[in-house]
Amino acid sequence: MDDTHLFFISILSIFSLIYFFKLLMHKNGYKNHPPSPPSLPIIGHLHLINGPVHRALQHLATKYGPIMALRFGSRRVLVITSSSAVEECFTRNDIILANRPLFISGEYLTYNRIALSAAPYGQLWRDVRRIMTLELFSTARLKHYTSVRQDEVKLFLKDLSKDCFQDFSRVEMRPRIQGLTFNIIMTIIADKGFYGTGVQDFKEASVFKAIISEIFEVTAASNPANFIPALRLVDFRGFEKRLLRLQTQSDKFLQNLIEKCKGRHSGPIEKGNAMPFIDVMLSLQASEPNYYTDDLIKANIMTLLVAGTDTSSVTIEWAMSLLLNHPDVLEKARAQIDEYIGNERLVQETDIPNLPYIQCIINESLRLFPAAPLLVPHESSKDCTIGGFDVARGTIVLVNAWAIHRDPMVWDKPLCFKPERFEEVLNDGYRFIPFGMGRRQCPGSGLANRVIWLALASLIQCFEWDRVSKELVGLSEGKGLTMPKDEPLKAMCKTRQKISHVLMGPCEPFS
Ligand code: HEM
Repeated sequence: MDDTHLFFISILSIFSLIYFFKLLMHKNGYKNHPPSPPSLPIIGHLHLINGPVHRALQHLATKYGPIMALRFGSRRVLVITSSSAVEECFTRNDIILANRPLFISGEYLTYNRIALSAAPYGQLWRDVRRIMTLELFSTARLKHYTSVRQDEVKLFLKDLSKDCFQDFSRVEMRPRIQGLTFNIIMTIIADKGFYGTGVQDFKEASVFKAIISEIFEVTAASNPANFIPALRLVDFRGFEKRLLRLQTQSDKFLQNLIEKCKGRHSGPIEKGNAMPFIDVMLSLQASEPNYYTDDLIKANIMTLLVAGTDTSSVTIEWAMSLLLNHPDVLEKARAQIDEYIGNERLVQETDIPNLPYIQCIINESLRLFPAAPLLVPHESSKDCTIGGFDVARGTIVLVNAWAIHRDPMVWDKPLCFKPERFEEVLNDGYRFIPFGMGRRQCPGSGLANRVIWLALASLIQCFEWDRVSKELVGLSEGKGLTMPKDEPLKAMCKTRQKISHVLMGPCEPFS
């Protein structure tokens, strides 16, 4: 045995001793523990997590109950799999659970936790959340950016139509849908002119898209060093090297974007004037440079791009896949669109209240395939109780939304795709939680719903659809943070002739 081996064995032993000591202290202090499977030394329950995490946790919950304690290496984890426990988490315990755990990827990609999604619950989180809510997600701002969404959707439809104007053609949907959601968010953040017009800018945007995809890949792959700190010393599987490269690359793109926007605007924000998000942040920087630093701006642009693009695009892809497998649902939606709109104009967001079946399809897709199956991890900032069980400070709380959405105790025939279930105006409260609940719930849900609604309604209105073979479209989930489809969606698509004259018209803001 050489010196290096001896060194690592000593380190592991020290960590194990510290861990067991802590566990002993902890067990004495907290009497009413949630049920927990038998665990192994050092790794705890990590060996029980094989395949998609939400599935493994659902399986364990059937045996150990809807409030289950696990240990991932040195970290305590609580898994919630019932709507009543969710309610308790995000009402009575909402503030206590409003923290986020720190993972290694967060150190690199959230500029040390100054991004909204990773920030601890406190003043900085409140300030950034307020700015985002006011400047991006308020009803007034959502309305202001309607034309951005509608123009981008029209470009997307035209581009698709070029490939299937006369006859059915086989089309790859994933890159197109990803491009659509990326363009919408990027335009709202920075103005399209700043990244998408020149060839060079376009290249940079494509490189950045690739970086985001890789970030999803790295953060989705579980890094055991998050739970067994000794593994950090050897950079297990080169995770940190990869994270460092991604950090450097994305920082370069984001800094470049900020530099281009600087000078375009300075001074205080004029009330009622909607500016791209970067300009808002830069004008705040002009008055408080030490608080609204470049890093804070970059961290939050990154958050918006990571949280706001793939989540929406995977949902559109799942919804289209479900519609291809259920042509009766697709026909019903199309008949409603045709009846209400006719053939002389395209659907637009103002039609949302009059075409509620499309929203039912979206809800049903999000129920079966939530883009964040375990929400985003929470962490308790104090000791608390959930369902009568003691939960210690510093426990990671995972809410298995995917399993709750499929719970036969609260959903009738939960595995069936039945958009009609959302037609009855029920209080879906804590059993339908694709956007989370409480203080940390998704601030972008209004924007996401609009983008998904418009894209889906337009695809149904403007094209005939068929599967590429007689077989149903596969619905297994692949690897990735946002639970993408395993197989990227391919479909047979043909422009509907009766709407083609509107589709091919000039690409101007919809009336
Ligand atoms: C289908 C689309 C989307 C889904 C399913 C989704 C889902 C979620 C979920 C489950 C959370 C965590 C809630 C929790 O902690 O309990 C979250 C947080 C967040 N989402 Fe979304 N999201 C979507 C779209 C968007 C969009 C379009 C944006 C912005 C452009 C966005 C921005 C954020 C941000 C910034 C957070 C962090 C909030 C915080 O920690 O305070 N999301 N989202």
